[in-house]
Amino acid sequence: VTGSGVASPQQYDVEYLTPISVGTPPLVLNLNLDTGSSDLWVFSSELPPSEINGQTVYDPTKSTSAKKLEGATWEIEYGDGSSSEGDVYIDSVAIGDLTVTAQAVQAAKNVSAEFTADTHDDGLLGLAFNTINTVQPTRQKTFYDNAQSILDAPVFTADLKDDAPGHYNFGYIDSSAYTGNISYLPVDSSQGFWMFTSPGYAISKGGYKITEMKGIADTGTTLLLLPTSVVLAYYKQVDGARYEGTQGGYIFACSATLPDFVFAVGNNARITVPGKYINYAPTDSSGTTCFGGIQKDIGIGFSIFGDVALKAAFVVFDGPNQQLGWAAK
Ligand SMILES: O=C(CN1CCCCC1)Nc1ccc2c(c1)OCO2
Repeated sequence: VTGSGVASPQQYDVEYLTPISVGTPPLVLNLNLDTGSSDLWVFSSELPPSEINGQTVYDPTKSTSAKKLEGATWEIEYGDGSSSEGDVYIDSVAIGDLTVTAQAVQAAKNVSAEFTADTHDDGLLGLAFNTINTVQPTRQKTFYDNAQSILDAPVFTADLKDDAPGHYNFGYIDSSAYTGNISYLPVDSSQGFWMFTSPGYAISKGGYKITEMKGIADTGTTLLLLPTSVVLAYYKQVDGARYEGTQGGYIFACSATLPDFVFAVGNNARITVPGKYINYAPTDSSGTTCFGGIQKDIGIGFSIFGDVALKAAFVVFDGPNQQLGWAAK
């Protein structure tokens, strides 16, 4: 079996939403497929109305296939400080033609203001490793893990695009979606993430710099968060760029020319992030000053290859073989 879902960018490619069907009759929810977490949670009828602002809600009492997982609860806090919590139902979940009949669907009873404000996002579908699922007393499996036994191939791929719809595919590799070869790297899943090490980088005009960047492939994070030394080297090449504490990062004139950022995948493959992707968004309505798509990874403990980097590549996530494949496109 295989499945495919469209990944539609929200404004400024801040996140990508994919239609997923949940329950019987199928309710279509637009979820943020997040390779940086492992909970599948949805806005639900159990939320206080004040925390719902346009989202579609899952009502388990209206799904004939929903079964409450008695005694199970969950609570998650993300790196950006947002959070949600609730209880758990087992129900059917489908992405395209791929259906998992007994998927843990975590129904939200509370969500933080960031989620209430994100009116088009009906929840998250985690695609990291089961070890960081937050359901207690018994952690639950991800959609990808549950699908393993029926997938044609034990992989899923992310093909995110700049201001255009892309795809998440499950169970196959679409050879028309990338150019050249796919270079595979070993994954360190010990922290539950799709963690890999890039041996070096180059900045447009500059030469190749050997410096290990240990990071995670995280579709749920918007920006490319890198070691301070790399970020300093990058913005040294952007006239007028500066760190602005009140904005929480590097800013520059929206008219600035931004160099490409190239990161190594293994010793002889390269992914080029076009400078255009690193002019992330204006900091105010005047559109004079813009916020950088590359920022520091300070305090996280590793780098985060978020959407700014991922949309420059075709990425293969292979759990059983603990590897990540990267190709240009
Ligand atoms: O929190 C996230 C991604 N998260 C995915 C689920 C929705 C809410 C945003 N990324 C993130 C991860 C680490 C961070 C960070 C942001 O800011 C500083 O450190």
